[in-house]
Amino acid sequence: MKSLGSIRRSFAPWADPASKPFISFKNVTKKFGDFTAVDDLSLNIYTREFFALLGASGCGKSTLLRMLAGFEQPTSGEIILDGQNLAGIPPYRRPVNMMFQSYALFPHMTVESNIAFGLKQDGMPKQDIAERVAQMLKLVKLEKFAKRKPHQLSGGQRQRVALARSLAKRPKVLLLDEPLGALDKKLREETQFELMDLQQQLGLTFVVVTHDQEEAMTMADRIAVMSYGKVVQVATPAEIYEAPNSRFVADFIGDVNIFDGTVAAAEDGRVRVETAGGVPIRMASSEKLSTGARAAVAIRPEKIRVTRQAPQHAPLNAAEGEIWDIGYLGDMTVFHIRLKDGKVVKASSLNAVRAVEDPLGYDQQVWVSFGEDAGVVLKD
Ligand SMILES: Nc1ncnc2c1ncn2[C@@H]1O[C@H](COP(=O)(O)OP(=O)(O)OP(=O)(O)O)[C@@H](O)[C@H]1O
Repeated sequence: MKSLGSIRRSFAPWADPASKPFISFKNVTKKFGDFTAVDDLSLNIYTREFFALLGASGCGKSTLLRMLAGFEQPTSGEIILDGQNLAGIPPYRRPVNMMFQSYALFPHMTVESNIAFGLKQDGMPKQDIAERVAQMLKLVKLEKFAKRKPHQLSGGQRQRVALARSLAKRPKVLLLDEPLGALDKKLREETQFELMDLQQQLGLTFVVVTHDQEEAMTMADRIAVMSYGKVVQVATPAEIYEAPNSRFVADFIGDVNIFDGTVAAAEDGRVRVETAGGVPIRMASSEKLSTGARAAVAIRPEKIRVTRQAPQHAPLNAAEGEIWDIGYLGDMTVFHIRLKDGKVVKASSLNAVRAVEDPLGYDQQVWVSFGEDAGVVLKD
């Protein structure tokens, strides 16, 4: 998915004990009355990182961003940016800029005046403003639109003006609150890649708030998954997807099958789980689990095979069922398979070949199966 993947692959300052974080939240709590919006949260973000805060509505992600911008003060804890404690520093004196979902462009001003606005307020000399505005217009590819008013632009173009305006002051950190929320799906996807390119070119640190997991997965170097004011997991998109640290994260990101059960044996990096539905599962796992403990096995639909014949390893990591539902999505097909105990398992397969000679059909008896490294074992 990531076009810049090959360049970015070696970018992992968080994995290097020698690198110093650029932004640190240290035990930050924010209360509104007796309501705790952010709860004793600690988090490090590194220079040039594209960092995403992801979570359901109300989990506290915007509050966290607003505290970094200086629009809210933490009730307790510290926020450090580039070695400086931000306590008491007003928003306009912080080296951060925030871009809002609504873009907040001035409707009566042209594109170039919108971009120039903050620079004028800062008292930048006229000639320098003109140069900077031209540079910004070029960056967001809107040179031809300089004299237009916001209402004469498309949603995507307005979004780029807002971006140019937030970047004009050369903030060290750009904070983006649902930056692509107003765009339709296609434009949103294109703009995601534009944003990533811009961030790379300018070498900035981006912190983006989103509730759209695909957006976070596509753009971010790392994602913090939040729930009720706490960070549940911070990791790269691939780690979050392939190795969620909890049932919450597994469930929140993408589609997943969860098999609940009890640990029957755990040794040599493998765990055997007797599931409630009677499917015996053996899974590679580095988790420390004791026999008899409750556990859940999470397996993504694309890791589940659907076959007419029982696999050789059956009944281990395999179960018989019936095709209950078929969703044809063009690029892939999703099967819902009802196992004998009534549990419905989701399996997906890529439609890499155009015509299927003998496709699986409704009500057909099939086997679902998976390998020992297809999923993760989660402590309950
Ligand atoms: N000024 C305020 N006064 C009281 N409660 C607030 C205030 N600002 C936020 N909250 C509450 O704090 C919680 C977190 O809000 P926040 O805006 O950070 O959530 P969010 O994760 O960004 O959600 P969304 O995706 O809906 O914007 C919410 O329950 C919200 O109602």
